[in-house]
Parts: sequence; structure tokens; C-alpha cells
Amino acid sequence: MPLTSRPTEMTSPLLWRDLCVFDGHQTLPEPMAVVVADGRIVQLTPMTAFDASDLEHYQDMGSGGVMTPGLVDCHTHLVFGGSRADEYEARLEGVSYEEIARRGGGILSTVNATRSATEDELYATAKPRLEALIADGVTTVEIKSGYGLDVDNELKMLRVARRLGENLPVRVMTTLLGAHALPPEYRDNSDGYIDLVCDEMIPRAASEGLADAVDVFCEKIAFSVAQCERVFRAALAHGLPIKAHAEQLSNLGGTAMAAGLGALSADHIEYLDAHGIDAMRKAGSVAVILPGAFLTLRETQRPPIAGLREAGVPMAVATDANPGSSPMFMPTLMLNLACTLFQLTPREALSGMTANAASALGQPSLGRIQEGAPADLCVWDIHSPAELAYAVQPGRLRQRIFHGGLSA
Ligand SMILES: N=CN[C@@H](CCC(=O)O)C(=O)O
Ligand SMILES: [Zn+2]
Repeated sequence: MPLTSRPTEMTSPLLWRDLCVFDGHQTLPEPMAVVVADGRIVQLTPMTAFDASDLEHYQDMGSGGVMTPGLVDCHTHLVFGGSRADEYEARLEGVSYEEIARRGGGILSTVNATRSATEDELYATAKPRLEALIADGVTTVEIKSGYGLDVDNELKMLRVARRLGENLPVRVMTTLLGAHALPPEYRDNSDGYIDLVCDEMIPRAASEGLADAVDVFCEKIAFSVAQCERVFRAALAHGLPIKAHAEQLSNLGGTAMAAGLGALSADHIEYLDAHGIDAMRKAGSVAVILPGAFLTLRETQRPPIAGLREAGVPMAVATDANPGSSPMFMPTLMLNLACTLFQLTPREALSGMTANAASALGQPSLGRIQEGAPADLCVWDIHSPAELAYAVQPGRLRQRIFHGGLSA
């Protein structure tokens, strides 16, 4: 599928007819016409009420198929050096993810490879990963740092992420994840490393405009609730929204703390309890479900989907694309896994990769098909939106519209 680096220039409005439209929350009850102009959706009209002669001139983009918002992958670690295939093999032989981390492997092995890579090398290896997401319908992607773990290397990762967004037809939101793991230089001084994150990394990332949000890994093998709270307070003081990797491997209470500070999202949350769910509900935080990591780590504890649903906590679904716990670069596969492994409905899964994922990034105008919204759209060769989650089948993306222009 050819990709242009910039959306195709279009002067006349673009018209699609007879579409089944999933608007980010639900499938609209009747076939629709959609008109896009100047990068926005300007008309969303039932076919029964649509009259093309009202348009002075337009470009006919075809009819039939399913239109969804462009997919939003709200949790990735796409920029990294090296590979962790050896660790994958060790895990298959019975060594746990935590044990590998304690031995200095896992995230820290990617840190070594990322630190020794140049910006150009990181860009060159991340680009095909991002192109794979784009080819599967992604129009907005979040990319975290977290494999640099010192000021220069964390900022290097964020610069690579920004450059990807400048050169490829996709919106990139960047997240500083300095508090991802304890780097070897701070082995006996975890609080000292948190000082570095709060006093140097966050101020630099904020003043250089490199981060759109700040994330932490709140876990026994990473940082405590108190340490993560310090990071969040520093982020908020610099005007950056916050999100957390929390309750992935144990129930430490990081989600409730993050929600109490107004976190956009808490991610993973396999071990989330009723108190954490209630905190998310009160804060309006999004629960980001990451079935790729659950599958790859062969976890057994599932996120509390029924409790989240009952509480009305919005759920998002993302790839968590990374070299260790989720080497997966196919968003539509995650729709399937969210349903098959966690019993989300296909509608919930698709909302989770459109409207709710955009909310998890603090971008509520994205991931929705409504008049006035940015025209980031996908047209799929399928009969119903549920088919996107039902079948794991590349090649169904007929058209991908980024910022109002055809780019796939
Ligand atoms: N949980 C922590 N961080 C990443 C894993 C990163 C890695 O293993 O390299 C995640 O989202 O799964
Ligand atoms: Zn992650």
C-alpha cells in the first residue's frame, strides 16, 4: 500500500455514499453519506436525506463498505534499539518477566541497545513499525520514551518520535516515560533517580516541547506509588497531563493515586480492585486494556472488565507495541484479542481504539465521526464493524484519510 508523506492535496470536497458508519461509539442505524472538505467532516447525512446536487462540485470517493474513525493507538513504545527474541525464548523455558528484569535484562537490555543507537538509527528502525500501524488504519499514535533513562537519551527518543510525526501521515503524541525502570547508575538510589526525572527530565521535555504527557511504571520491579506521585506532581507543575502503567503485575494502588491526580488513563490494570475502579470513575480516567502484553507474558489475571463496564469507566484498547512484553504491530489484531481474551464486545473494542483511545490521549475531538471533527477516517472492505474484531485479516483497508486527504 503506497504511503505519501503528506496527505494528497484535494481542492474539491470528497464524497462517500452508502456507507455503514461506526462513529466512535456506535454503528449508525442507516446508510450514510459523508462529505469531507478542508480537513474536516462537513456533512454526515442519512442517504435518504442526501442530495448530491446540493454540492457544487465534489470528488466521488465511492460507495459501500464500513467507515470508522481512523484508528487511535494510544499506548506504544515504538522507538527502541535491539531485539528481545532471546528473552522471549527464556520466558518460554519458564523464566518470568519479573525474574528477567531482576537479572538486569528485560527493559534494561533495551535501554543498553537504545542508548548506543543514534537518532538516525532509532528513526530508521521505528519507521517501518509505524508504517505497519498506518497500513492497518492508524491515524493517531502515542509513542513513549522510557528506554533512555537519562536526560539525553530520553530526549533523544522523544525527538525521534516527533520526527516520525513530521515525516509520516499520522498524528504522533509523545509521552515522557523517564520513570520506566531504574537505570544501573542509580541501582542503590532509586529516589535519586526520581529526583533526576522530576528536576531535569520533565522540565527539559516540557521546555523543549518534546512531551505531550508524562507516564510512569508503578510496580514492584519499577517505582513505588509515592515515587510515581512525585513524578506526577512535577509533570502537572509543568502543565503536562499524566498517565500510568499500573496494576499490571500486582495491586499496588498506583491507579487510584493516578486517578486522584486526574490521570488521563491507567494502563494494563489486570490487578485493579474495586477501589481503583471507583477512583477511575470519579476522575473520568480511561482504562487502557493491553491484550498483547497479557498474551505475550502468558498472564492469567484478566483486567476487571465487568466492573469497569458496570462503573461506566471508558475502556480503550492499544497495541502496547514494544520489544519485550508486546512485540505486536497490528492494531486490528488487538481488537480481536480484546474480545477473545477479555470478552469486550466488538463495539466496545472498536470504541476502545477510536473515541475512548482519543480521550486517553486528551484529544476528545479525534476518534469520532461527527460534523466538524477532523477528517481522520478509514473505509474498510467489510460488511459490519464487528468484522474488524471478528477476523484477523490484513488487506481490508480500502481507503485511509488523514487530515482530510487520501493517504493509503
Ligand atoms: N509494563 C511496562 N512497560 C512496557 C514493557 C516494556 C518492555 O518490556 O520493554 C509495557 O507496557 O508492557
Ligand atoms: Zn507500556
